[in-house]
Amino acid sequence: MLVNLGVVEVDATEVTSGSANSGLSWSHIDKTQLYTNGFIFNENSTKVLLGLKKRGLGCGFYNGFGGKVNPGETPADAALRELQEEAGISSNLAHAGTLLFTSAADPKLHHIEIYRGDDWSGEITESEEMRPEWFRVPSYARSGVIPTSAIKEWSDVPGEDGLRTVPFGQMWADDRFWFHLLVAKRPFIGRVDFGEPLVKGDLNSAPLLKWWFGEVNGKGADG
Ligand SMILES: Nc1nc2c([nH]c(=O)n2[C@H]2C[C@H](O)[C@@H](COP(=O)(O)OP(=O)(O)OP(=O)(O)O)O2)c(=O)[nH]1
Repeated sequence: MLVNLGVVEVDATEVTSGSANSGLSWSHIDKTQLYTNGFIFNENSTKVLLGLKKRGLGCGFYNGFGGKVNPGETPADAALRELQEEAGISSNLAHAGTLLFTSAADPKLHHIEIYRGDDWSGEITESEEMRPEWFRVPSYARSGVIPTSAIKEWSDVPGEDGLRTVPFGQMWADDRFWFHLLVAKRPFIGRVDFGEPLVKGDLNSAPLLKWWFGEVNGKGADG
């Protein structure tokens, strides 16, 4: 299926799409800023390392480790640098997906190349930007889009393994649409447009206006 995401056309298998207002078109894009985001898993993807963002965009959310791609860097270089800066570790990262998003508060396109690693070296260390924590990947995060019931029923109490399950209610609102593809190593692409923040100046309070995520069989960001 060929789908127009406003800035690119992709040939993908539809996984999920939606709109707060049917018929809504993608918002107009003038500028693009490239970012990375890297998620580290244990050997069989039963655990994922997330960081609590302590400042800036997405402050208060749990996320993979990442940030802006500097001039002259490839996304893969930037992903490794950010992982080192924010969590103190290195990994054999592989490209996992591409996420395009806009927000009414900041209309430039955020183009995020998402990576995953199945190993790491070095000591996982809290940084000024991120507080790392291992989370258990629940079975529902392997089978499809994260159900809203699971988000509502999420418990802050660690299980017998000492871990809490992935806190989708404290992550970017679109992550629940593609996280299962990241876990399953199925390459994906998607776009999401966020609306005006409900709390002025607080990007984290912006509602989802329109989204589309699909599985692709294409190549990663660096070829
Ligand atoms: N999982 C997920 N991550 C997102 C979304 N939107 C979004 O910007 N991110 C990521 C991309 C980046 O990794 C991070 C924002 O980057 P940042 O706040 O660290 O960027 P920054 O300008 O501080 O850059 P830097 O100083 O770290 O280079 O949030 C989203 O919808 N889902």
